[in-house]
Amino acid sequence: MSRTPQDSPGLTVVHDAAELVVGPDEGTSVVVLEDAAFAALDGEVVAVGPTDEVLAEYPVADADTAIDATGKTVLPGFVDPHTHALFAGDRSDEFVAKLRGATYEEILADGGGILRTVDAVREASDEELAANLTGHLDAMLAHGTTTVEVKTGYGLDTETELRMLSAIDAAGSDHPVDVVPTFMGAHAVPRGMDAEAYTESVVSDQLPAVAEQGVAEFCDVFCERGVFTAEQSRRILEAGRDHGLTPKIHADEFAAIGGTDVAAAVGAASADHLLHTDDEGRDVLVEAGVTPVMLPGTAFGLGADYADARAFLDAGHEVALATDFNPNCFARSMSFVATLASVGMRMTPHEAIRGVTSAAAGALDLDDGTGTLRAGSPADAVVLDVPTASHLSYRFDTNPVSTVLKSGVVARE
Ligand SMILES: N=CN[C@@H](CCC(=O)O)C(=O)O
Ligand SMILES: [Zn+2]
Repeated sequence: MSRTPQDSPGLTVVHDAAELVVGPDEGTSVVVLEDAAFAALDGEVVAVGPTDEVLAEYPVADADTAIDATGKTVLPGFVDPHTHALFAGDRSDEFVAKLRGATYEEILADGGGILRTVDAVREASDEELAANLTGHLDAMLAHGTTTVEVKTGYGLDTETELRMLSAIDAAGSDHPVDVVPTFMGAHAVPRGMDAEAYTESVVSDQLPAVAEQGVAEFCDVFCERGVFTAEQSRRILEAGRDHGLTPKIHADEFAAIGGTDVAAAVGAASADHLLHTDDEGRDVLVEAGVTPVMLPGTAFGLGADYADARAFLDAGHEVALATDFNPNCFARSMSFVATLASVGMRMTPHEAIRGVTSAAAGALDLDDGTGTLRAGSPADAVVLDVPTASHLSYRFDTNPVSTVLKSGVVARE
């Protein structure tokens, strides 16, 4: 039975799972139970363990929602901590141009890429923007995502950045997926301005207006060769922090220009991409407690070398994973990200599961148990029609998700 999120979910029981992932272990992997169940009351997990023990306390007969997961695998709902999922227009022609040899940086420097999407977003109505995002949230939910971060950054002026935040708020408040909004006015330098003047306008004009609107939780910057320098990135993130926004940063995607030092200096929640991060950059992030977020879909789409996830994992540090869904990386499925993380970055399936659940929640500073299925966690869960958790990475043909629970309610089946 499916209820709307507004209803009181009562007792939810998911039982007889062949495997159930509880949450992180003491290393970089996850704790997996066999023949397991969990029970939730009003959207909060109250018991996890062997099916017979959970059902002795919370019988199926008493449940408002009961799911028989025999032969299936249950995971915490996926958390996607890095997306640019609110956009308009179509850049599939750039995909073809890249196949013919054009690079991402050349396309952006020529006024394409992000700047073309900015044109399309400025022309779109508020309703169109919110509807576009709703469609993408539907697709993400169908693939098991129950919490997603969405960035602005296709407005590049105060009015459109605020419109983007309103659209994120409108789509998110009307959808089962939890949406975490990030202000990213410093996503590119708009045509006709230089980076220094634009940095000043982000700090002096956009950020105060964003803070007054009160929707954004994080502030992000594209710290990159030809976009924003480390110094400009730091100024923007510090100003954002002064306005109550937690810093995040796009670092080392095409070149290492000091983004990891900035991340550490401003106390960023995460540093994302990290395709060109060396040992020193890695140590800087780890010592500062910045969560590394890797986006293997971006490397896959660009035909670039993958980030060095193993360097973090082998040193005992976890790695978060995200889709980076945007017009340059049309990927909404976290299970495909898990496959790319395993094949491209040699992450074990269990490390990848941690990457798309609890580690990803860490990249969003979520400390309420999101990304785990333990007593006290939100009852956000994915039932996969596969016999073991490792199949999340192993399979890359059809969507393995059979049911998605959000706060104990069936949100998708
Ligand atoms: N690299 C910067 N931003 C996005 C791409 C956005 C776009 O190309 O529209 C990213 O994280 O990959
Ligand atoms: Zn990004």
